[in-house]
Amino acid sequence: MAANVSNIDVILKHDVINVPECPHGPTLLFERYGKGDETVKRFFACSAFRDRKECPFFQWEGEKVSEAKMHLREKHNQVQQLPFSHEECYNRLKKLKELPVDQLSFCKKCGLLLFPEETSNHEVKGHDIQFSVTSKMLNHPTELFSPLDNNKTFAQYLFSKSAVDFLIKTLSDADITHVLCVGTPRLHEAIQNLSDDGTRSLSSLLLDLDHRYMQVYHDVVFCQYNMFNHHFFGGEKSKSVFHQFVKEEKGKTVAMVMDPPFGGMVEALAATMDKIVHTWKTLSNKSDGTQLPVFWIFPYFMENRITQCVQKFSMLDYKVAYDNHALFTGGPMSKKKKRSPVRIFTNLPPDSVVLPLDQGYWFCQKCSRYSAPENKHCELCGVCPSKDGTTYVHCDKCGRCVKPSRFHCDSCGTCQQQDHRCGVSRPAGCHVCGSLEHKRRQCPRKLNLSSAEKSGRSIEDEDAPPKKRKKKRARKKRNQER
Ligand SMILES: C[S@@+](CC[C@H](N)C(=O)[O-])C[C@H]1O[C@@H](n2cnc3c(N)ncnc32)[C@H](O)[C@@H]1O
Ligand SMILES: [Zn+2]
Ligand SMILES: [Zn+2]
Ligand SMILES: [Zn+2]
Ligand SMILES: [Zn+2]
Ligand SMILES: [Zn+2]
Ligand SMILES: [Zn+2]
Repeated sequence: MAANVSNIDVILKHDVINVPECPHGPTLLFERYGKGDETVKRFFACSAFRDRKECPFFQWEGEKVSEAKMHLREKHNQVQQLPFSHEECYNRLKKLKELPVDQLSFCKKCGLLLFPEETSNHEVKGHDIQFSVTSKMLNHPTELFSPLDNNKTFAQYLFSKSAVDFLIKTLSDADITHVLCVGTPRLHEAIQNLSDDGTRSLSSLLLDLDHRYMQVYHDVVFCQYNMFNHHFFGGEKSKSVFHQFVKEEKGKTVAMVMDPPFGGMVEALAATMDKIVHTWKTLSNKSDGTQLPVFWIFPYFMENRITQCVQKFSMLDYKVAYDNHALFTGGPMSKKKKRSPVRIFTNLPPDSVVLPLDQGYWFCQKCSRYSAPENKHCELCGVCPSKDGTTYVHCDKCGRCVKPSRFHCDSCGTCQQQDHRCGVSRPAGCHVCGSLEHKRRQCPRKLNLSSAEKSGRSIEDEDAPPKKRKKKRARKKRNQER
């Protein structure tokens, strides 16, 4: 079930009591509707894994499940877990660290650190083994573990060093002492390694779906976690680690940095963020309207979707660069490398986040925020208008700034792409009633069908880069699925 299938909605508020669980925690309720008609079918599916091959869980709402099927499910759930508990992992690590360096190895295929006597078992199966794992490697697990970047669910794209440095500087400038790293293992790793020189002023807790981290991090600095349903795989013990971490006391200030997979459901992520904020507020007795500083890392073309879900968030111009993404860099464009489309959305006042001046970012007095070098302030619009890293130009007829690739088409009456077909480039209207005024989600007829709150599952947005030809679209989709 792909996240950009536009005829599927996720329903976050419903009155189903017994929500079934898959190996990744409580499933989500989805609604599939047919084009042009009102037939809707509701079903439960995995919140984390969009590929049915990886989590085949599927259950119609109201479906009776046979005992045999339940049994198969339980078996499947067990196979998915690491063969060791978090505690066992940690005990293994202690013993592994006592071994001479050349004795410690790591199976890249299984994602397991191995004792010498365990290695041959993996070798005979032809698994790729890293021998002689040093303590430096253990302190840099995002380098040791092969990034699961060809996996749609994990979409492990790791920050470049400059992005990590920028985040750490920003957090320190904001006087943060505790960083909740949600799906940001490289940031967590950098913070953990700060402690070595004794000048550490930052602590961090990593919440991530990837269980390989249980082998290198103790259960007070890592919880296996699903950010689409706020599920802690380690149960109550793990939850209390999280509670302890977010509870503010004198001299302690918490912030959250989240870098979810691209194709993820914004509404589910926003609901998770609300739960985290609520926990922080309640445990820290915050009743004065202070906000938990949040940095949500996502592509610029999701701006409308994010700001619809979370008020008071603004998008910074900073381009977040990744090490292992073939296309996205933070620097200048080349034929192969594109500027990163990934930005930071935050509830901190934009003028308080200083973007690197040595990379050409500058402070716009009029907008009272830092802008990218190519983002020129438009006096007519009264803003620095660029979103996508190009210099926008003002169209007098439209009365607004547009991407430089657009031209004003008099038949359409708006600025369009060069190869557009007049009159057909507007996105399709509502699937339920056909109106161009609203999308299916806001359709008054649909809202009458059920009182449950529905949210869209489509990942596309108006500001998304243009889709031209089919081939190009398929290529872009592959590159953007992180
Ligand atoms: C785009 S990567 C971000 C990594 C980050 N840029 C870094 O370098 O630290 C997405 C991260 O989220 C994790 N992840 C994927 N699905 C998740 C889920 N459902 N819940 C929690 N973490 C998840 C992945 O394992 C990965 O670490
Ligand atoms: Zn699942
Ligand atoms: Zn193996
Ligand atoms: Zn400006
Ligand atoms: Zn303008
Ligand atoms: Zn125009
Ligand atoms: Zn036209």
